[in-house]
Amino acid sequence: MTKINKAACIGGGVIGGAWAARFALAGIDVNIFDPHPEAERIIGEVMANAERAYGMLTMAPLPPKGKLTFCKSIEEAVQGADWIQESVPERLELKRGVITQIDAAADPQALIGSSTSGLMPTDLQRDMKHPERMFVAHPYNPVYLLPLAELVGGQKTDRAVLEAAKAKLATIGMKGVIINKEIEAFVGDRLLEAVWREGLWLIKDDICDTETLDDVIRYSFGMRWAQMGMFETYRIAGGEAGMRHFIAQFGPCLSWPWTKLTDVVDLTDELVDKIANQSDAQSGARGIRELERIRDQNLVGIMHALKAGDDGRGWGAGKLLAEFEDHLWANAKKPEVDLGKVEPLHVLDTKVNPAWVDYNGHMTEHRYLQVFGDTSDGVLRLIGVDLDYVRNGHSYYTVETHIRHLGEAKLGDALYTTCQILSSDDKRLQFFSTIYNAETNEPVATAEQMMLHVDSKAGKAVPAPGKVLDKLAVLTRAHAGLPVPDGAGRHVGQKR
Ligand SMILES: NC(=O)C1=CN([C@@H]2O[C@H](COP(=O)(O)OP(=O)(O)OC[C@H]3O[C@@H](n4cnc5c(N)ncnc54)[C@H](O)[C@@H]3O)[C@@H](O)[C@H]2O)C=CC1
Ligand SMILES: C[N+](C)(C)CC(=O)CC(=O)[O-]
Repeated sequence: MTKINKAACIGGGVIGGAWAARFALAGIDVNIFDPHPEAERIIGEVMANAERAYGMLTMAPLPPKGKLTFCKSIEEAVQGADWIQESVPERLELKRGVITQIDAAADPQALIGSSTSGLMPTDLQRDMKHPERMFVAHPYNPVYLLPLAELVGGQKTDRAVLEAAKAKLATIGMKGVIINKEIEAFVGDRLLEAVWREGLWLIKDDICDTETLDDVIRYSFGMRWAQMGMFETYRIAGGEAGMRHFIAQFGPCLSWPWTKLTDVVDLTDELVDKIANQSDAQSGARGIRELERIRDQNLVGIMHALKAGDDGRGWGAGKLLAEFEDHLWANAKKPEVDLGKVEPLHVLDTKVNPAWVDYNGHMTEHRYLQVFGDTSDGVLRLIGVDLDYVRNGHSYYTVETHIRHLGEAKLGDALYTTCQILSSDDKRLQFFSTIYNAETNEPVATAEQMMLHVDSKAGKAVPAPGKVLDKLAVLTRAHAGLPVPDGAGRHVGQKR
């Protein structure tokens, strides 16, 4: 079976805690073992930030959150788990001992991933009884948002296990990339090590300070890397002649050289003080959790931008997010809705998350349209217009929207939406949606919208097929028995 049924996290620090959050938010129960006296508090704080981030990341229906259970031993934690993730400190002897202990206590079929940043899986699996199910699953911080895990097998790892791990990771929104051969630090950390090493030299040699160095990255190639990586970016940098021209022009620089990479910086107390002091001056005014929240919000923004990339088809991590959302919709409990019932449809339950709030301290304008858009998507799914339908070349497009703002939605407010069909024919669908405050049941906003059924390839309105129209007719007939909602048919500036 592809999905992960129960997970265990051995080590719950920066990485183990964020793995636990990733599993739990995908609906998987997680057992945690970490001897740190404050492990529960620390993981609770990571979990809170992760939930905040997911609130911004997606409107797709996340499954009910998995349960976190804090265990007293490795043996207790691995019971019943089919994915065990080791994330203890980066020391070979410690990790090998922990992995051997996991192996002895776990179900022999359970997969065992190590978060190691650079140790060889062959070294880690040396003393295991069932080494074939052990591999490196190297994630990136924050694990609950950054979707990559490098999957690296050791000499005794079964290749099929890596494929199985990749398939299971997809169900929690992650991209497992199988690395061909084991090598210390795999791919990502070899690249990061090179940049970090050079950065240390630049600081030591007083070429720049930490803030300048970070600015050089984040205002330039850092943004490029998020969307195209290195080689695709450099292909473009070669102009029309492409990669061959790029190499011809910049290849010789490799031997000039533009780097001190082959030398190891001596991390003297003086250099550590210098870096730490510059880092304090750069970022010390904010606490770690606050920095994490800023980072998370920015990452979510980048993923949203990438989801809209390639003319809406999605690009890189954004395309993966869209695929994960498809998976969430496909696995969500289908609402049992009686289309013939004479009452507005209850469509969506959501809440105002931090990214939706503007400088006035309440939900900002375009988020209303997002909530109304998600509401109309929900209605369309009920009449059979789902993602498969759209992929097959037809859809409904919104051609007119009138939103009225009736109340304020503040940070954290629980909201729900309803929708009433006003009229429909074979091409048109006119409806009236309302956002309510879930606590007071007061309306916060309404939207009257018109949609047209389209052939999306031809880009023109066409009649919807009978199977959609039949369901729509039931709904429209039922809603014809309802009073016309207050505000329907209004235009801007009209007197009440
Ligand atoms: N911090 C990072 O940016 C990344 C770290 N990693 C890797 O993840 C692993 C963990 O690193 P971090 O989370 O950063 O370290 P950390 O120091 O934040 O967390 C390690 C946790 O392991 C616990 N621990 C120690 N001995 C243990 C034992 N015997 N059994 C269970 N728990 C034990 C500690 O109490 C601590 O909470 C390392 O292998 C590291 O290379 C991977 C990707 C990124
Ligand atoms: C610094 N590090 C080696 C622990 C970094 C990683 O392993 C990956 C990351 O998240 O940058």
